[in-house]
Amino acid sequence: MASAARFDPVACPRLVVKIGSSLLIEAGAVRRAWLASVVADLAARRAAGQQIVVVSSGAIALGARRLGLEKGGRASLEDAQAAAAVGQVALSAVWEALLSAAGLTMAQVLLTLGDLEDRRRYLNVAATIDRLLALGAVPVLNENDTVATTEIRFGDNDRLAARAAQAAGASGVILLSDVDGLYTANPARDASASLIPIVDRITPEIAAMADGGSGSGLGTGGMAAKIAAARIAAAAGIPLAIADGRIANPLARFAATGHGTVFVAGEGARARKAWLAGRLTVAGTLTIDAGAAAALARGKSLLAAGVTQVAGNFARGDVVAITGPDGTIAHGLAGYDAADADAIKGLRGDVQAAVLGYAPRAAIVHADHLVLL
Ligand SMILES: Nc1ncnc2c1ncn2[C@@H]1O[C@H](COP(=O)(O)OP(=O)(O)O)[C@@H](O)[C@H]1O
Ligand SMILES: N[C@@H](CCC(=O)OP(=O)(O)O)C(=O)O
Repeated sequence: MASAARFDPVACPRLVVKIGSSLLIEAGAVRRAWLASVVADLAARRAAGQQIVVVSSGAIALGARRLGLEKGGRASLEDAQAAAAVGQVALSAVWEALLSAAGLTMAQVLLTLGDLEDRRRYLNVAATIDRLLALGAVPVLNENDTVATTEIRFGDNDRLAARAAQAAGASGVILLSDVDGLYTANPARDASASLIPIVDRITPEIAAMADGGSGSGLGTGGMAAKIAAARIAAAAGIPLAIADGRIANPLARFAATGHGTVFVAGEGARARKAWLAGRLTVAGTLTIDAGAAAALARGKSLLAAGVTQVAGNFARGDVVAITGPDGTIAHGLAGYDAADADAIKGLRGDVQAAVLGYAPRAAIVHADHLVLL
């Protein structure tokens, strides 16, 4: 099959596998027999020398049942946080039992958005995952929902999986889902929708195919979150697949048939640029004129002369969004803090020193620290 040829989950040395709540949980309990079949797949991949990172949802749904919370624990943020605290223990216990029965050592890694957005913490997470894999453990990741607050949470594990894949230096991501791939429209509502095996580029038409939230009501992000994850992965040069998780041994099946949707990777961006492109939060925004936008498109640095507006309270080195007349076109590391950037906006280099009181830097965002989105 074409998709298998483009993304071979068997050949990929380091793979991230994400499992959604709707697959894992049924009537408030883990679908243990099914999960055992996934673990058998993971053990087979490990025996063949592949390193695996798991991203497992399910804490909120599991905890909600134990606490007797309505709406699967998603009625309020407080409920979700309490449910996650209770459910994560149960979730880990099941993973630990099944992985150890298969001769594998489980490592629990709970992450917040901030852990992957701050470069120093991101590098720390990367080093920890790397070490765990080198030691032969299977990292099982989830969002640390109990402490993550609305503004600083992923909310869906699809994007967490894509960001974690970057941090882990993975060469592929498989999102196991309650659907076998991306369809031209939500197949739950439109019987004539057809599966798209390969997505070369996430165009606005592709993005518009995702409809509504989670199909099952247990999950969070629905198809839109998976497309957002594919976008992050592609920018990092990592192919991402959505594959059918409703069947037993879903990884072995996907490896054998390639049935699903594969989002092929963009050109391999360098690690720093990939990290920049994948940032979900920024500390501020530089609005630029059409001339500067054209220069950026040609790979040039952003000069203060092209900046028309500075928003946010960022420090030098923070990630800022760069917005042209047609919307946000780039992310970059600010060469100045917000106050100095604001002071020199619109000014040519030769007059900046008088305003700043020190010799100006070559650019407000240097091309090496800038990535076009
Ligand atoms: N274009 C589409 N193609 C496939 N599924 C779609 C599409 N648009 C919306 N969906 C819905 O997204 C659901 C998958 O998201 P979700 O239930 O959150 O999965 P998971 O729990 O595996 O993360 C599908 O069951 C389907 O109802
Ligand atoms: N972190 C949450 C899951 C969030 C999530 O993405 O759920 P899903 O859409 O089912 O993959 C939990 O453990 O319940």
